[in-house]
Amino acid sequence: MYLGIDFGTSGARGVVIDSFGSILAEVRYPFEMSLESDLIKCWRNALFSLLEQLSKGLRGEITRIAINGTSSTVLLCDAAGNPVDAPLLYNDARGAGMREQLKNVAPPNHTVLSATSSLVKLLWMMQLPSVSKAKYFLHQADWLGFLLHGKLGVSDYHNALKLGYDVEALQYPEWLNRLQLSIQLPEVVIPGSSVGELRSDIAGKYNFPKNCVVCAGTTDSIAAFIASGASSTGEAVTSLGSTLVLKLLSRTRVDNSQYGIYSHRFGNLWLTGGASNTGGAVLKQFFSNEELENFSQEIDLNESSGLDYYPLLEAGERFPINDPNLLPKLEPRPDNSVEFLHGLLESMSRIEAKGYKLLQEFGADKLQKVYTAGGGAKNQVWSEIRKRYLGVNVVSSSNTEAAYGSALLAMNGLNREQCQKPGFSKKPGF
Ligand SMILES: Nc1ncnc2c1ncn2[C@@H]1O[C@H](COP(=O)(O)OP(=O)(O)O)[C@@H](O)[C@H]1O
Ligand SMILES: O=C(CO)[C@H](O)[C@H](O)COP(=O)(O)O
Repeated sequence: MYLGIDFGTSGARGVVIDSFGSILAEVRYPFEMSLESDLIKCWRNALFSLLEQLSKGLRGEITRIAINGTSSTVLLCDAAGNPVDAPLLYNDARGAGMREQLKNVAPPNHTVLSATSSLVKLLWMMQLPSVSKAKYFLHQADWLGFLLHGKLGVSDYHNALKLGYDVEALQYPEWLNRLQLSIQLPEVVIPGSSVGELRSDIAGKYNFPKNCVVCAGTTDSIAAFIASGASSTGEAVTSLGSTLVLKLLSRTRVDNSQYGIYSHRFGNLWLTGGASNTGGAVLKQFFSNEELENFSQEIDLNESSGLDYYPLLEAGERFPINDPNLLPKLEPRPDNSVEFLHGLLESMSRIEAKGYKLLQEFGADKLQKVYTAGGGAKNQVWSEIRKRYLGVNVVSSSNTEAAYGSALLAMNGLNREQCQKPGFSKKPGF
């Protein structure tokens, strides 16, 4: 059996599957933390709570584990793996000012030149007093994996993309080496490949098999893509979680940091896309999940809301407008909650459609179909609105949970029909 663990924005989730991909258990740990300083404690508690929530018998059958985190959520650790400061989350733009110095060394429009890239975050963190105690720079999924396998400094080429790792040459580029960073960058391996056995003390305490393997992870939106069942070029997955993340499977790589566009290597295909700061977290600011469910049902789909918002929690957008100073636009706000929600869903749908349009204009394969993942996937009214703006079919994913995708990654690695060009012969790990 295989355990997939998803660390999203609003919580962590675990899914156990058998070798047929059938779900045997699902566990959750909602994040209630209030302060950023609680992040590390929250993540550690969440990870071991998910393990504890699984039955002892089921834990005894799990042979491989994979973890996805939120992309470009990063932290500095000391030689023992203890974080030396608070992590920076995926949409933290405090490193934006480091782009000027990077422009002199990184290729034009490289994804590291985005205001929220892992590399600008690292350069910003190198200025902190705590850096003197730091030895490793890790992504969230790397550090969570370390808690289980005990190996520090190992990442995957999905999480390492925004650090500047060259996912075609499968090495750090020369221009990055020239930065002469005094911190150890993680060794980068194939997502889903074996990193090491589960620590013996953890295997003993939780009754996991002694040879249970912890794999290299991925990011939450790629795990959601794997979960969706999308497999042909032109098929896409929109993650409607706290944020709005687009992934369009393409034969062509597309990168342009001016618009927040980047491509993840997916076997020998590319997941072209971008991540917007709009999404469910903005909806959550105004509506409970129950209100979202009930008010959505009252939306009259025969009428447009006539409202044009740019829904953001605070200033700053990553894609399809890459501007750390872009202000939210949430006025005029109607007194009627259903009308307000209608305007928000239409506006987010326009942003999604603009994102896919940009990807295709820059050379990605023509959009054929959109699967949906995340908390918003259950909203059929939103799907109907999105379909009108996207102009293609919007279908439900075979599974909308990123944790299911990570479980599939643990089971199959990336050697799946999803990530091979038609006629491509299967090669071990790529
Ligand atoms: N019926 C709904 N319609 C639209 N959005 C919803 C609905 N129910 C929940 N959501 C949104 O889903 C989001 C959580 O989705 P999830 O995939 O768990 O996010 P994440 O993984 O980013 O934490 C919340 O921000 C919430 O607003
Ligand atoms: O916004 C996010 C939070 O859920 C995503 O984690 C992230 O930005 C998506 O990045 P990637 O395309 O590298 O998976």
